[in-house]
Amino acid sequence: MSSQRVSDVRALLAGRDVQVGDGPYLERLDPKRSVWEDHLRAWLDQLPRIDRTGAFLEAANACEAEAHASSDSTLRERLHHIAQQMHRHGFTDPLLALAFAQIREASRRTLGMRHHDVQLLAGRALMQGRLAEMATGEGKTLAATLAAVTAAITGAAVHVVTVNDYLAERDAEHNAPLFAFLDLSVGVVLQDMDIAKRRDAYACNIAYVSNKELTFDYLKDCIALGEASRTHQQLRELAGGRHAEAPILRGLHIAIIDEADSVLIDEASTPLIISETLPDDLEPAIYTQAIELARTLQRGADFELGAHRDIWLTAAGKQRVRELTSEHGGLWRSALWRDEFAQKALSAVNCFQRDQHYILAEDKVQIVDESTGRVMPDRTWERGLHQMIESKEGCQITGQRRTLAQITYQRFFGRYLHLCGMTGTAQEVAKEIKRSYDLSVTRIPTHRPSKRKPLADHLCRHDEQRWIDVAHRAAAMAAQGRAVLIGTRSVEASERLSAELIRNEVAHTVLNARQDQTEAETVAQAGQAGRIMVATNMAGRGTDIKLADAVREAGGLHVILTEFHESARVDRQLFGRCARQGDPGTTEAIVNIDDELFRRFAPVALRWLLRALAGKQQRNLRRIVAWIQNRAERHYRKQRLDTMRRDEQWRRALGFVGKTRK
Ligand SMILES: Nc1ncnc2c1ncn2[C@@H]1O[C@H](COP(=O)(O)OP(=O)(O)OP(=O)(O)O)[C@@H](O)[C@H]1O
Repeated sequence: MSSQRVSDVRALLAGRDVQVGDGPYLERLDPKRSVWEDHLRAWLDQLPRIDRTGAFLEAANACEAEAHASSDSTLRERLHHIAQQMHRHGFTDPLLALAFAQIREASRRTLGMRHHDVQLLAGRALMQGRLAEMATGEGKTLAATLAAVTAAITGAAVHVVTVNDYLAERDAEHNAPLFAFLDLSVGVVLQDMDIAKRRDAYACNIAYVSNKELTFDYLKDCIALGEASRTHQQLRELAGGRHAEAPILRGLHIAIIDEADSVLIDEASTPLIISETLPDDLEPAIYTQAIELARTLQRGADFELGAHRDIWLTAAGKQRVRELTSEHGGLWRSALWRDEFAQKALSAVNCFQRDQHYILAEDKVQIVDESTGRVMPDRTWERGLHQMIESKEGCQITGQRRTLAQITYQRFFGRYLHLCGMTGTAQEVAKEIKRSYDLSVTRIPTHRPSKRKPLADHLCRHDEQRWIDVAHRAAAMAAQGRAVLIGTRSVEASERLSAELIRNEVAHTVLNARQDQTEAETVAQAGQAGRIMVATNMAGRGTDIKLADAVREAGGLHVILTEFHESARVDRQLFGRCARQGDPGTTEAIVNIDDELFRRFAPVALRWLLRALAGKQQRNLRRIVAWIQNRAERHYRKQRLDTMRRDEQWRRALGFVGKTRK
């Protein structure tokens, strides 16, 4: 944590107001800052620090016996006293060790779980404002309680941020007895809650919330505060008017981000936008005409489709569009509009597929977030694309949307006084996280050595073959008394595989954006002997499959990956569902040579090599894939940097025309 942030947190703990700005974020964006400087900082960051972890653990363990012998009320009183010391001295090692010993004991009494030493190290890293890299299944949920309680007893508003509502609710419920024991209130913010309930949840000492809900609530506050400026409110109050409603959040003090690489990196490539629907002044017929037109255009002759979903009309294509729309009149007469409509319609038809990028629910187009596999009900695509897709699917056309407020995660999380996080997969993005959020990564050792065993992978020549092989393999594993988890990349793929399993009369359950109501129940059953669960990325992160003893003895959970992702981290998260907390488990990939990753990011020569390797068991496939994923990760990193730069340009431009940007 920078010295500025340390003093900010101290000031906060002492009850003083602190100025919250954009932190070092803008400085880090400075284009003049050289790449070498970044490398140097990252290198310096990795230099072995004076290792005080041993002494820290010794101190915490030394206090354990005393904590164990103390009454419930003594534990509480001691924590209260430690909080007062922290107000004066900050989160120093001796105070943290003492606090953690009490929390560990409280957890043992209430949850029946004693924090492992490595979890104490993770808690310490969090309180130092760092990102703790703990392998999957090592118990981040419990480790986070150390930091959450320590921060909360000092009076700070603690936000434990997770990637979705299911995890927010699950973790809050799981840890609630511990917080209640320590007289700390806990709230959870969920998508369908109204403003009053949200405000109540944030008013608690500790609030569990997904990154999206949290950021949108912050934007809502920004809009409300912008509309009723402080002086305006004061004038109203003096005139005896109604008090303006209190903000939803009670401050951006401390955020503990679980699955931090997903939140801070993967989801950071698009800004979060709050918008309002405008009455669409375009005739719905225009969208229908554009979609009809797009369906008649030929790829190669009329338009080109790039590797990264970019689409453009050729000269011949523009001419053809002109001819085909000559009788439509209206906006079709303008070359600019005509090409814009055609291009949007081509994207809608060729780049966005139902059950992959979106689903139809209640006759509405609902976007599916590929990295989490979940529906994003209130999200829409921008600049007419959403309406084009609605028209393509024969849904009612909704109005276009106008942006009211927007923010990137880089800017939002940069506003916290104390930011920290946890993840199982940070290595590849450690430099980027340091650069964008000033967070350094601390690697935490595992509690017990991992027993995860990768089996040989299989590269199929055809899509059809992949599903046949996966179904056979899953059935064979289930017959051995193992539990099987199969990860697919889209709703469509999960249903395609489910059909194959049904054809083979293999019992299984499906978890995807269309069948998400029974998520907790499905996951709870998934660790039983002979169970097969087919899931999208919904089961990729955070999901904890509890194994039956018989399954553990038969070899644990077997994970089958059916398509590699662009990000190796997402694959590792899926594999990380097995072999947790010292359990056994195996992983394997059964993929197709025409998968998106290979098509988009493998050079031609490598695709030839893959073709030659297809059809046989592969021991080295994951190495080749790692190289391709590295290329993909570079591409997306560049995209994220562009987003940050554009966001900054937009902010400056609005400042220039006299508007304030939230
Ligand atoms: N100290 C502990 N003692 C006993 N069990 C524990 C302890 N810590 C965690 N566990 C158990 O380990 C399992 C994994 O925990 P958890 O889901 O929090 O791991 P995780 O690190 O968050 O995993 P992922 O990276 O997949 O999100 C859970 O069943 C949890 O109850």
